[in-house]
Amino acid sequence: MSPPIFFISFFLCFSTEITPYLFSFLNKIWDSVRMTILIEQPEFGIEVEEKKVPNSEKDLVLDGGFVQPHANAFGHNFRDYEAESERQEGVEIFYKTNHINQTYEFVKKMREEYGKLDKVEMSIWECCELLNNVVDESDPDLDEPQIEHLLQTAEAIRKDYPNEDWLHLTALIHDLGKVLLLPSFGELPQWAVVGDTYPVGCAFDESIVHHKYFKENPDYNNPAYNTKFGVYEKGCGLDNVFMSWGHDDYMYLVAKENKSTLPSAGLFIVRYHSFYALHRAGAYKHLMNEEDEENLKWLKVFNKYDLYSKSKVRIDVEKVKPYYLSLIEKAKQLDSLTKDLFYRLVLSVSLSSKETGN
Ligand SMILES: O[C@H]1[C@H](O)[C@@H](O)[C@H](O)[C@@H](O)[C@H]1O
Ligand SMILES: [Fe+2]
Ligand SMILES: [Fe+2]
Repeated sequence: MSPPIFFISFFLCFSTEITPYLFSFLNKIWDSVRMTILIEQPEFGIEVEEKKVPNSEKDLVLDGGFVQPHANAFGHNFRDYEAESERQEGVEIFYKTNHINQTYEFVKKMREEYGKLDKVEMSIWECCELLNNVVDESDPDLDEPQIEHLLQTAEAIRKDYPNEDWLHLTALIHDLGKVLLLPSFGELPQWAVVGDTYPVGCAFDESIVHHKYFKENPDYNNPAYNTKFGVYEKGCGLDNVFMSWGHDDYMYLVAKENKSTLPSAGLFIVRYHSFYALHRAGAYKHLMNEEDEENLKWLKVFNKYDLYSKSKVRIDVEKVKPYYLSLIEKAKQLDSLTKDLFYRLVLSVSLSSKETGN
C-alpha cells in the first residue's frame, strides 16, 4: 500500500479592490529587492570555506557582525565529511543510501505524488514546532532538533539584514520540508528528505559529497543520464532541472503551486540551498539561465548563515517566538496597504481522506 501522502501549501489571499494598488506596491518592493541584489551584494571578505580550523581561539567575523565559529560543535571544520567525528560514520552511510537510490525515475515519481496539494491547514509556527523532535542524519555539523536550526539561521540573518523581512521568513521556512520524515507526512526515509541535493538526469558531478557511491546508482551507467547535459540543454534554467528529491524541492513545490509571493530569490533559496555542488563548487553552471545567476547571489549570502549558525547554543524559542509570529501575522494582514509585508503565508497541511476519515 502506498504511504499516505500529505501536502503543505501556501495561500495568498487579498481582496479584489486592493489588487491593483497591491501590485504597484509589490513592484516597488520587488524593484528595491532587485536593486539590493545588484548593488548591495555583501562581500564577506573571508574565504571561510577554504580555511582550516585556525589555531587561534578567535572567531572569524563575517560582514555585518555575524560571528562565524572557528570550528563546528564537534571541534572540526564545517562540512568536513572525512574528519573522524562522532557523526562521520552515520553521515557516510546516509550518503551511500542517498546516492544509490536517488534516480531520475524516483525523482519524477516523488514530484508527481507530492505535487498534488490538498487542504488541511496548519500555521507556519505549528509546522516549525513539528521539527522539535527531528534530527537530520546527514549533517556533520549539527545534531540539535531542527527547530533550533531554523531559528539559529533566521536570527543570524536578522541581525545582519534587519530590513529584509522576506529573508527572515525564507530562513524560517527553508527547512520545513523536513516534516516529510514524520509519520503524518509519509515518513520518508532520511535519504529521501535531507542531505545535499544535485541534478538527476545528467552526470553526477565529482564535487558532490561521497561521490563514489553513485557507482551503485542505476543511472550511473545509463547513457541517457550520464553525460554532462543528459536530458537537459545548455542554459535551460534550473527550473527545468530535476533535483534529487528532498525537503528543498518539496517546500519549493508547495510554495510555487500555491503562488506564494515570496520573491524569486526566496523561492530559489528554498529550492537550492542544499545544492552545494552549484553554490560552493560552481558545478552545473551550464544549466543556469540569467535569472538563476541573479538569484544565486542571494543564495550565497543565505548559505553563510544557514551553515555557520549551526551550534550547540540553543535559541530561546519563547523569546524570539513573538517576532516570528508577528512576521507571519503581519503577512496575513495583506488587505491593509499600510502593512509593509507583501506576502501572506498560511501553511496548510493536507491529510489524505483515508487518514482523516473524511
Ligand atoms: O546535512 C545538511 C542538511 O540536510 C541541510 O538541511 C541541507 O540543506 C544541507 O545541504 C545538508 O548538507
Ligand atoms: Fe536544508
Ligand atoms: Fe538549513
